[in-house]
Amino acid sequence: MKPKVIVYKKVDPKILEFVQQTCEVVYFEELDSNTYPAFFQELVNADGILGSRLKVYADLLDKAPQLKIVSNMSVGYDNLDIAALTARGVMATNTPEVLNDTVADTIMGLILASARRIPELDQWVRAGQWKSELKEQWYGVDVHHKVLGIIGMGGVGTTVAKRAHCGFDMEILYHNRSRNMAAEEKYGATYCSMEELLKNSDFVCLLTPLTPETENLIGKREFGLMKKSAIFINASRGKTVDEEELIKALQTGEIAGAGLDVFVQEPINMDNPLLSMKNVVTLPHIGSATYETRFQMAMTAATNLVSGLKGDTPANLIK
Ligand SMILES: NC(=O)C1=CN([C@@H]2O[C@H](COP(=O)(O)OP(=O)(O)OC[C@H]3O[C@@H](n4cnc5c(N)ncnc54)[C@H](OP(=O)(O)O)[C@@H]3O)[C@@H](O)[C@H]2O)C=CC1
Ligand SMILES: O=CC(=O)O
Repeated sequence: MKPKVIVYKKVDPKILEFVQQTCEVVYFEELDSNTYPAFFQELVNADGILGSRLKVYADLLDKAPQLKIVSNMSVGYDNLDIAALTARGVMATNTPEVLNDTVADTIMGLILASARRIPELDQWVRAGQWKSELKEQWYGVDVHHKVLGIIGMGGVGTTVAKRAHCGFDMEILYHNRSRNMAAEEKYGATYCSMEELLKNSDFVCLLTPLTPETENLIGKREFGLMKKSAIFINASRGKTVDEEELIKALQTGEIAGAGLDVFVQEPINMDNPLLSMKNVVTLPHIGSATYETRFQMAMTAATNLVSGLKGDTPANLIK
């Protein structure tokens, strides 16, 4: 008998066909109040699940006694309680590497859009304000030859460093718990303390996973250490930053601007003060959202799922 899996995210039909070769598939394009009851019914005898962002904690695992593998279609896995999964012998996998280039492109987009005020000027042109020669008040700041500080120099961080160093002649500072020799050798990145990075960077880019150690990693003290001209970029997770302190730092001019792909509350509340700030560029958590990369992520997640259910060790097993 084929193992039963639940795919709870919209994926290309080719991904479903691939999984159906070895598994019986129950498919939900998305989970919402309409689909949750059926999802939980199916979960009772599911061997695997594939999707992203569903919180898989002990309470959900109690409802899934047969579960053998949780295949996350994202590189971040802060939605999974790895200790609870391990205690029950359930494998967990993610999708690293395949999204590095696309996410790095998004981050360069945020850096350029914030520094050169692209969304703000786009609105200005559309509003019919372009009536004479551009005045100094609309100038931006350069990106090239500036200092980029990357906190979390892993797969995505290194790919950002490549673009920034090779394409924009930027000087790269980085902070991790351990050294990344490849980034140092290939992109001239300099390892430094968090404090040194914050004091010396023109752009501070946060790219750590969300863990108990990184929750609110950047707060009042850290914004206080940044240059007043610094632009803060966050594409990790909303909760790695104390969002209240970010708002204050932007309101008081402690920092100059921000480019944000992630927020504490997603989708963002419309009364979030960040949405009314002209010096903030916002995106709806679209770091990896291109057709090509989402297909590759889905295929990686499907391959992990099938391989785990066949009794092999999945390529991206989270240890
Ligand atoms: N906005 C989006 O759409 C996307 C968001 N992401 C987010 O970005 C994160 C990073 O992705 P990726 O680069 O692939 O992951 P990696 O695991 O390759 O890199 C994470 C880096 O963070 C560092 N790190 C971890 N903990 C700490 C800490 N406490 N202090 C300082 N550095 C730390 C690690 O180094 P070390 O272990 O040496 O400390 C590592 O270099 C994901 O977990 C996800 O949350 C990723 C893709 C898309
Ligand atoms: O946020 C996206 C991810 O892949 O992690």
